[in-house]
Amino acid sequence: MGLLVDGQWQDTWYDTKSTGGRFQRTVTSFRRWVTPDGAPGPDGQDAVPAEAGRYHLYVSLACPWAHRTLILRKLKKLEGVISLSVVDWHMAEEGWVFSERQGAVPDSVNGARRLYEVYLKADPTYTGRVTVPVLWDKKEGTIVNNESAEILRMFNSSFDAFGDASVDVCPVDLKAEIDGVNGFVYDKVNNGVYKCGFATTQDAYEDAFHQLFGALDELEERLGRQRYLTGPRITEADWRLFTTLIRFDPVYVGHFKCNRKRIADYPNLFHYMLELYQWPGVAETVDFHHIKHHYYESHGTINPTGIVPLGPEQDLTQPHDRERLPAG
Ligand SMILES: N[C@@H](CCC(=O)N[C@@H](CS)C(=O)NCC(=O)O)C(=O)O
Repeated sequence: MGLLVDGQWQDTWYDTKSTGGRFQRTVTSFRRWVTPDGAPGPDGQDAVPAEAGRYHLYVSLACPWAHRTLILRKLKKLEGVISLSVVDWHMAEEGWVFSERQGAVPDSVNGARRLYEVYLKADPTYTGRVTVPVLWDKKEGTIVNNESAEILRMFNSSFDAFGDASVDVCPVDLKAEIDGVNGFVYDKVNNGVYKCGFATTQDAYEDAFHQLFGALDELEERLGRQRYLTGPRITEADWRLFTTLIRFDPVYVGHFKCNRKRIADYPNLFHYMLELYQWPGVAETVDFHHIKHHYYESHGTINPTGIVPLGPEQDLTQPHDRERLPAG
């Protein structure tokens, strides 16, 4: 685990001293956009045009943020359009690295051994964390964007000339509601589990813990009334919640001490998670070996022995009961 400072790699753990033991996620730095024709992005961002074969996605199968982009790439049938590299699950002194191990896919574009080399190609004096996902532009030889929320939006609407235009997980009429749900879920759940796990004071942990489970209680209640987070139609908001839910019982309950309840103890959240897991193509994007080994072996300050728990036993192919709620 480390970061780049003026282009130099430094092996350091997150600094929580200056924030009273609280984990704060840093702001992402590459924020250009891909649009269908290269016109500026939704907020006027500098953009490059969508083309088949031009872009490359770097992900980790362990990472919930990268996982969202992998799901959208799959749902939009962009696998032949946007090429892929998958880092090794073990993130150690050199950060994310490439390997030939099970599930990993080496860097066919830049031939990098470590992900930070890709960041340095884009900016030789880069200062900041070296995170996944990364969307790389092969034509300009640089990083377009490394913010998963934005990559999701680009995959949803910029590549329709090449992918499945009939899939739209962020329809205009639901966008305001999706953004609202995303804000809540991001702060309290997606990032909430990290705030629990990376807290270095009891107060910081307890705050995050109460907010996380308060939010899960609310989501449980909402999913008792409606099939998906924004109503009868599945949207981006659901896929963003899913990548945290699927990691919850195998990892966050134990490793991040998110243990008031398991997802399996929330009937609506659990069945909702099953439905999303069973959605065509999605199970193929879930790799529990990468997920479990990454967290338990990469965070030496949290789990110094590196022992990876064998449980829980879970059957994610069992029937779900979500057909009882209207969809469409
Ligand atoms: N805001 C980023 C966050 C991505 C992120 O934090 N990824 C983690 C993996 S789960 C990472 O690469 N961490 C490496 C580090 O912080 O050094 C996004 O959503 O794209």
